[in-house]
Amino acid sequence: MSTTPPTPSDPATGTDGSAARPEGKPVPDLTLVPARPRTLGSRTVPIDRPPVPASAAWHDGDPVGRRQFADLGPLKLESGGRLPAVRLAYETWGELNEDGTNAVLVLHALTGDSHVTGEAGDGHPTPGWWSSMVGPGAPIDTDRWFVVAPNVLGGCQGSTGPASPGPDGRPWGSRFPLLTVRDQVAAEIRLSDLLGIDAWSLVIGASLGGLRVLEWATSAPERVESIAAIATAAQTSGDQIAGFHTQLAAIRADPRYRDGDYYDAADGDGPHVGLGLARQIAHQTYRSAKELDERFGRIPQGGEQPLEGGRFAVQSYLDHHGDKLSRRFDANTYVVLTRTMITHDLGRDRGGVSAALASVTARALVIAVDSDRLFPPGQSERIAAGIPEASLRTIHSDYGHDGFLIEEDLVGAYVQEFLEQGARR
Ligand SMILES: CC(=O)SCCNC(=O)CCNC(=O)[C@H](O)C(C)(C)COP(=O)(O)OP(=O)(O)OC[C@H]1O[C@@H](n2cnc3c(N)ncnc32)[C@H](O)[C@@H]1OP(=O)(O)O
Ligand SMILES: N[C@@H](CCO)C(=O)O
Repeated sequence: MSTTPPTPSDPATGTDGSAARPEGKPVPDLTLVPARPRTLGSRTVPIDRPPVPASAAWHDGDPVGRRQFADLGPLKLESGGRLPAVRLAYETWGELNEDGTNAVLVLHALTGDSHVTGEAGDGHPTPGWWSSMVGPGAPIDTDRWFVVAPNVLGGCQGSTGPASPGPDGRPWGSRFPLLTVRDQVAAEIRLSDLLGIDAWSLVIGASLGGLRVLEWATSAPERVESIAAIATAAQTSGDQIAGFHTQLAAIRADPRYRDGDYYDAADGDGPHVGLGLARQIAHQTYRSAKELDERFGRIPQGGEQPLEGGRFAVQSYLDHHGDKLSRRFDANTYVVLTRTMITHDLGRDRGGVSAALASVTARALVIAVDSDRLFPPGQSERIAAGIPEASLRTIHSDYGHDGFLIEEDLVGAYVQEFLEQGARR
């Protein structure tokens, strides 16, 4: 039976699953360049995918690229556990001035890494995830600021994580201890000590990076002059925990997960199906319903007939993102980092969230994306209302949570404005 795709509401949308996307709406009080237009092609993801490695984690001996490494010694963890040896991979741009007053710490989200800006290759699996935010003349201008970006503790791009060698030299796997956002920041504080940075002019990050930004401002207020917390929360909600839970269940249900001990599996195969499913569940929350409706609607994927078992374009799009992540990321790291988001509560043992936010002395820029259904704007409003010296900015975008990555121009304009305000004080 032939299918005639319904006409989507966006007249620029093609019928082959490719789509021209809506423009980001301009922010009313700033003159800004709108989000760059992109036309995205359709792609058919083969059902029988070529084999992927058991883990796409970075290992000693792989190309180092721009990474540097800091060995930070043992770390006692909030859960009562202990990591006997912590290493953080990090990258830097610009130069630290003589009095050490121009340092900016950039903290990545769930599947990011230290490679904030620059090309892919030479060991870096992806191009810089905030390339137009950081660099010479960029909002975080590396001619002026010394920028440091670590790969998070528990990560898989050079920092100590579940794919790293445990005390017996074998990968940690299921033995890797439970981490919290506080542990991640404790390691980053050690990195700051090692780099000789007493106080950061700015600590900035979004999503999981934003959770760490808030933790920095609360656990080390004397070392943070200002923060930018983007698309994030002071405490993850029941709805967020529910979404994270199903992602973890998808990974654990993959028989190749082997309870986390898959690195040296005899068949060399890892839980890429489960990881891909987790990414698909997550990716829907990264984008708005409006975008998925207008961009894909009910358009069949090119060459496929849904009434004959084929996919709609949006299904193919999610398949693609799931497949792509499973080729560049480690499933155990996904589990470890997702659990840090599940347990995130800035107010734990601090008299509650309000008391924790009230203790923040840093000047704060809080940015929300109005269509974010993962970290909804109400969570940013709560942060901004609770921090004594905070300003809230809301980006109008159809791209949802991923707006913090896609709307770099809008985020950049607010960050630049915030940095300039700080310099005038
Ligand atoms: C700090 C951090 O968060 S770092 C981590 C950031 N990086 C990521 O999250 C990596 C995953 N990437 C993404 O989520 C997104 O690409 C973003 C957020 C970085 C950018 O978003 P956008 O530019 O809007 O890209 P979009 O989500 O539309 O995806 C484009 C991809 O989907 C593919 N695609 C589009 N339509 C279809 C379709 N119908 N079927 C299959 N694939 C499709 C495109 O070919 C393109 O593939 P490619 O990335 O392999 O070249
Ligand atoms: N695309 C982002 C979303 C999570 O904030 C990531 O993968 O890290």
